[in-house]
Amino acid sequence: MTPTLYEWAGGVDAFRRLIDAFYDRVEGDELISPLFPGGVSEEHRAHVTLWWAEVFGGPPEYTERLGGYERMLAHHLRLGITPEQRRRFAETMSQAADDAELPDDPEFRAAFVGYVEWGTRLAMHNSQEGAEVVEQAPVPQWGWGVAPPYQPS
Ligand code: HEM
Repeated sequence: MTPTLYEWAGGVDAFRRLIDAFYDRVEGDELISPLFPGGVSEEHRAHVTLWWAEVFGGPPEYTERLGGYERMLAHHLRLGITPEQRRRFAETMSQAADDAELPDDPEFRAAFVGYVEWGTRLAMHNSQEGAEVVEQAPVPQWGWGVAPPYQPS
């Protein structure tokens, strides 16, 4: 059976490494750090790890313990994310995936950056003053798309 992206990445520990590597970079980034005055807290890192793990096929803890999509949405409203900040966020995620030594096969990385492009564009849209937003939705479930890993039978 095809593994989930969560399993392929290495489970929750791999996502925690990713998120730590990402926010360590964010804290030193002149474009994005102003959105996190005082740095990125342990709580924020832990919550965002659970979001990413759930999206990629891990346990639905962000939904069950933290409030799901509606909570994530509330955190982005009125942040006023600029296109430059969005692009930097997406580039930094790719760098963090290398830092955290996530699998670097083309199939995994294509699915990964696909989610990053999609998610950051939605976050930017939702963060604008007066934006029309989808107020309720499930946490998205991301998959391999058109290129699951080749597994000889
Ligand atoms: C794939 C795209 C993204 C995902 C999956 C994501 C995920 C999340 C989640 C789950 C939270 C809430 C954490 C909690 O429950 O405590 C959050 C908060 C936040 N996000 Fe994002 N985010 C994305 C894109 C962005 C972008 C592009 C920016 C800005 C450049 C951004 C800036 C923030 C900030 C500043 C907060 C904290 C706001 C606060 O403390 O009230 N996010 N994000």
